[in-house]
Amino acid sequence: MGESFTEAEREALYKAIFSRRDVRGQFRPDPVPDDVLRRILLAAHHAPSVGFMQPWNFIVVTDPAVKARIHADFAQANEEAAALFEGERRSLYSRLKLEGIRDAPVNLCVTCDRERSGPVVLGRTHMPAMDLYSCVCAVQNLWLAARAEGLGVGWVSILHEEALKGALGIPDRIVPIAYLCIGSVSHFEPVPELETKGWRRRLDLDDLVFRDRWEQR
Ligand SMILES: Cc1cc2c(cc1C)N(C[C@H](O)[C@H](O)[C@H](O)COP(=O)(O)O)c1[nH]c(=O)[nH]c(=O)c1N2
Repeated sequence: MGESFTEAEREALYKAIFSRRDVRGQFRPDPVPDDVLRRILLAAHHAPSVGFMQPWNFIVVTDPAVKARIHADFAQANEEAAALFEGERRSLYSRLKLEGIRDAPVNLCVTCDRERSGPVVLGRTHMPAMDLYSCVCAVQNLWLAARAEGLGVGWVSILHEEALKGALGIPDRIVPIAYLCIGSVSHFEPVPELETKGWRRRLDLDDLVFRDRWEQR
């Protein structure tokens, strides 16, 4: 592989980053080809990980019965979540579509095995959450690779962790990191849906960057 990117390659990378969306409502039913699924999983598997721990597993879910069970838990968790908002905010929340569990042909649970490489992990001793963050890096790699493959991905975290573990037979010591809905889509929205629907806007980058010290600009 060449060491530097051509201009076109660089542009392609930024295109994937800026046009990636969280997809909940635009899934098409056609199956994800095995070779494409394999490529995006391979992209996830090439994520950085603390101490090269590679603490992830990937549970590919296509069984409608399993999806239905997880969707039922979503419905319950989503009601609980809606109740935490008041008035206009609650009715806006209730109108948002926040999952594509049954619509997406593939669901994927990314998990973290915190004991994968023994009790002492290079780089994790003083910051123990680093293995969890490594799995999130894998999710992001997959999300960008999926975008380049023309596949939409939606992250669903409105779930009870124990219910998810029960539905997928995940052992106690394994932590579910992400539950993702994956499939081809009718289109990608140009901006996040939470922005279009008036929930929240993108912050100004300049307000978030400090120099040398917290809040110093
Ligand atoms: C860890 C985590 C967890 C969730 C999300 C994201 C992440 C990173 N997002 C998607 C989130 O709403 C979305 O990323 C932002 O609104 C920004 O939109 P784009 O991803 O740029 O389209 C998300 N979306 C949703 O509809 N239901 C959900 O449960 C979640 N959960």
